[in-house]
Amino acid sequence: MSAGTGCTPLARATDLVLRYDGHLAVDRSSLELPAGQVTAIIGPNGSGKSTLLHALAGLHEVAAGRLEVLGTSAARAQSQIAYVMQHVAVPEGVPITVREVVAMGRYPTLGWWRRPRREDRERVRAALAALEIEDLAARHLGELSGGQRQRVYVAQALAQDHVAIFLDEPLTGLDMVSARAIDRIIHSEHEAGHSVVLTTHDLEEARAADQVVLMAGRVVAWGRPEEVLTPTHLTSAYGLGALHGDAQGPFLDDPHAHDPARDDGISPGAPAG
Ligand SMILES: Nc1ncnc2c1ncn2[C@@H]1O[C@H](COP(=O)(O)OP(=O)(O)OP(=O)(O)O)[C@@H](O)[C@H]1O
Repeated sequence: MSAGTGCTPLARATDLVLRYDGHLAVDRSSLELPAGQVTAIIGPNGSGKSTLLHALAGLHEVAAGRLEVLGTSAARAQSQIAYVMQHVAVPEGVPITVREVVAMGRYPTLGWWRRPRREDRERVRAALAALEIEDLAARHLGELSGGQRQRVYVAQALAQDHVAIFLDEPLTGLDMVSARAIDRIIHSEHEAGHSVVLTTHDLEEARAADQVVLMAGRVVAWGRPEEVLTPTHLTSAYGLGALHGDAQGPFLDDPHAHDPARDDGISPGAPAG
């Protein structure tokens, strides 16, 4: 069986609450995400997508409720997760090359002297090749465009030992070529049996995922796309504007959308209450 699959879910949350100091970011939410699948977290701006992803990556403290990742606490699971953040904190002013940034993905497995072994160099080479950025390897990170940098950060994540990869809005603002390169990685990670969790504003991207989590300050619904992306749930998350296509996309004008008359509003994965 490939890594990341099996009975242990990728994540299980029970009445999870996430805060920033006094500010409530995600209200009581429960969900279960199977391992080895692609999960898309979708919702309006400020709905808690990045905060939830951060918490799943063990980088945001749980204010209340329970959160288990890969059968343990999110903090303990952290070393098995490669995380590509929306705003990466790699210092862009210092003259660090693309190869060095990607090689940082190997740091957790290197010894005290951080001397790369042949296997480490091979992993860096393979990650550069997978994102088709070998020609950028000697360039300084600070000289690259936003889309090129995004590919570098995904390559860094790939170079890391991991069973799950988390991507915060990986395709936002990318041209077709960069978007396709990252899309290919999502598929190859899935094929390798790794869990992929990404945040997105794109309904089509969410529909293409195995699992969807719909957010609006809490988890509105979770489960398979056809159970979650219903007119009832989308209206609940985005407001009535979604009906007329003036939210973040003409969701309900989609001929493939469910017939509201057949939608009881209760997804198998919809949280109770
Ligand atoms: N560093 C922070 N300090 C305080 N509040 C924050 C911080 N980051 C996010 N928030 C708040 O937490 C809530 C959830 O934000 P979050 O960034 O998770 O939403 P999001 O769905 O990812 O948004 P977007 O689609 O705009 O990226 C929002 O109300 C936001 O204002």
